Amino acid sequence: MAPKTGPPPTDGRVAAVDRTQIGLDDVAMKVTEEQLQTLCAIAETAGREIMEVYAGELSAWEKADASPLTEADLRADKVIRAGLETAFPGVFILSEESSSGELAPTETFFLVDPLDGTKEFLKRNDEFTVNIALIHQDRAVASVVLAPALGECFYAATDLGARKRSASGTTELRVARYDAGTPLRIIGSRSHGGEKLGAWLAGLPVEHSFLAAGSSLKFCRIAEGQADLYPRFGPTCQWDTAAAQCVLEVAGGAVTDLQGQPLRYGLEREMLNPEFMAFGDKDLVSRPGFLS
Ligand SMILES: Nc1ncnc2c1ncn2[C@@H]1O[C@H](COP(=O)(O)O)[C@@H](OP(=O)(O)O)[C@H]1O
Ligand SMILES: [Mg+2]
Repeated sequence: MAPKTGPPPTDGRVAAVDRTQIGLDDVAMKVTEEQLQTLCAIAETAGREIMEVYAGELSAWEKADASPLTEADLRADKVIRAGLETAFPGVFILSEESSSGELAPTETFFLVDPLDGTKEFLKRNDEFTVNIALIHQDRAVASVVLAPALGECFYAATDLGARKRSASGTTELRVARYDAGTPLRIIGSRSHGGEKLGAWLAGLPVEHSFLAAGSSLKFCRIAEGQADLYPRFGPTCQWDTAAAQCVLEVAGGAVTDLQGQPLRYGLEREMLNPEFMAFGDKDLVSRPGFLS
């Protein structure tokens, strides 16, 4: 991979919007099936941009926090912003790569990670995702997580259910119940494990297996019953988790901080999430030995 030279062409920021013009309440908390499919279509447009870049020689800039930024992140960000602005005019958008203006508390907004798992993208292991979440009153109420290289699209809305679409069709997502007679299937970061995860796994009171996966796909694997638990001790930001949390919650799971409180979202909040656990079987939340 060749490093990019010079600064990124833009950080994507646009002029602050006139907040009195934002018709936030015009977007109902309950999205329609059509609106949900629109979110999927916007993610798929971004997926096509990403796959065009993926097909060529890959290179990256280094961001201020030392994380990589590629042409694909920026191209995906641009088409997602354009798509959301057309379909949901006036709704504030906060993306990893851009924002609609100054951050101030607002009831309803979009949280976007145009390319989650940029490191996986650069390693060409296909485990990267496009993430779009609609936040209303601190919670992700509708979302899409698209893995363009895998051809898998996970989407959900609180009143519509959680589904996965792939070449083999569309299925309803449902988490698995943890069966104490079998090893607990843990899923964790491929690139951001850390010593704390190793120590926590060593102290886990039950037999377990460990599977590494990149990006927000980890939540989606739990949502489809292929894993039970995702412990995250390394840093993540609000846009990394919101869309996948919605998919997992609607599929019957939970995402909590280490005190057992659900992760919440807001422009007035810290962008860095607390450490968290994503559970398939919600009974595990109160089981001794999982949360500290
Ligand atoms: N030091 C740090 N600060 C904030 N977020 C970090 C971080 N290190 C990793 N992350 C987040 O972890 C994500 C990758 O997680 P994983 O290793 O589970 O795939 C990254 O997503 P991006 O690829 O979108 O930047 C990034 O947002
Ligand atoms: Mg990310």
